[in-house]
Amino acid sequence: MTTSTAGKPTTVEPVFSVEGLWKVFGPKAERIPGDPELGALNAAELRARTGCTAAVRDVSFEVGKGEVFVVMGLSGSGKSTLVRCLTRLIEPTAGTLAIDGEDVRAMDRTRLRELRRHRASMVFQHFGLLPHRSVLDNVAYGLEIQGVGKGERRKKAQEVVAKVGLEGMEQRRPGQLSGGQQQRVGLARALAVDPEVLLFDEPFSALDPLIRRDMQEEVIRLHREEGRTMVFITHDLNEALRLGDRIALMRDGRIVQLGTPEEIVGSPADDYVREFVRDVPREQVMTVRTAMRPAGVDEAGQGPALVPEATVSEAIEAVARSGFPARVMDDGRCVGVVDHERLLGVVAGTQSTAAAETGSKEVV
Ligand SMILES: Nc1ncnc2c1ncn2[C@@H]1O[C@H](COP(=O)(O)OP(=O)(O)OP(=O)(O)O)[C@@H](O)[C@H]1O
Repeated sequence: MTTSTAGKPTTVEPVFSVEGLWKVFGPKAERIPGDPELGALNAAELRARTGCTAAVRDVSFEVGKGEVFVVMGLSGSGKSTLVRCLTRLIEPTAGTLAIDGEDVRAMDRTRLRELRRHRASMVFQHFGLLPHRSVLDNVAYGLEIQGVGKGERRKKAQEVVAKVGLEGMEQRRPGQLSGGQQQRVGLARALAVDPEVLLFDEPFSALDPLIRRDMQEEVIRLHREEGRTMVFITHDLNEALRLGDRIALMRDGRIVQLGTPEEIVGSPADDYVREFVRDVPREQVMTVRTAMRPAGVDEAGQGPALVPEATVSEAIEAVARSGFPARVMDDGRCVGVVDHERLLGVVAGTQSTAAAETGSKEVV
């Protein structure tokens, strides 16, 4: 798979490969994906004509190994249905779906159970904790289901409890914990089985803003330390921008844009996305790699040096401090320059981005 994270094309093995996926709820749902006329109707028309809801419509994407892939959209856009289809907690109506090249739709019950218990663990919004069990036993629960012996699962649970910052609380019951701590238990339980992929279904939306931010930091830290693949559902744009390597923005069951935060904010695919990202402080998301222009002959040797991943906001500070345009340095080479005009253009939203200019944006 080729992505353009931070503008740099990289080739990554896909964990999930999804092609032409549909989930339709309602009577005779199977006829809808194959019928272009019905498939083209909007949600209200489709419901009126057929009594069906197309929660996921002809969606295709890949999740790369080690990637944080965010599925974002307003309530009812199909996020939960899509992510539940990945492990067939909800049965897809049509399309192909593979994990590490293995056909998920062809899996029998045993293989599916294996997939959900070992390979793709889900962290839910409502924690799903067992109220009469201690923190440690809740964390060990997934291992217990796997048939891991008591000594080993306690040892592993203890390790993961420490990893998510709950040391000293092992013997408490979930009811004796705050919302944020309960969510950490949920996270620890998912981590304990050492899955290849963590699936998060709006895990932090019930938490108050400060604790939510704490948990986001926790996810970023865990990802940095372990590089585990994550699929993260949220309806919160700021959360998506903070966490996502790439974001799939959904509307009415379709992915309207799939790209890096910078691509989504810098080159919205249509008016819907543009409206969605309108209030985002662009300078905090856009990097100098996309804002720069070629260096003039006498510019390559002076001015502050920035890495290509530096944000426009950092560049503004550097340029203001030095009074010179900043040089964008990659491997010791000046690859471009950002001056006042370019930087202000990004802030004002009038600066087209490299993503738009080179067409590297990935739109589905
Ligand atoms: N079991 C079901 N039967 C019928 N319709 C369903 C079912 N589950 C979901 N839907 C419909 O499918 C659409 C997508 O729902 P889904 O829960 O996937 O959206 P979402 O983006 O996750 O929303 P939220 O953010 O509110 O959780 C909605 O119109 C919803 O009403």
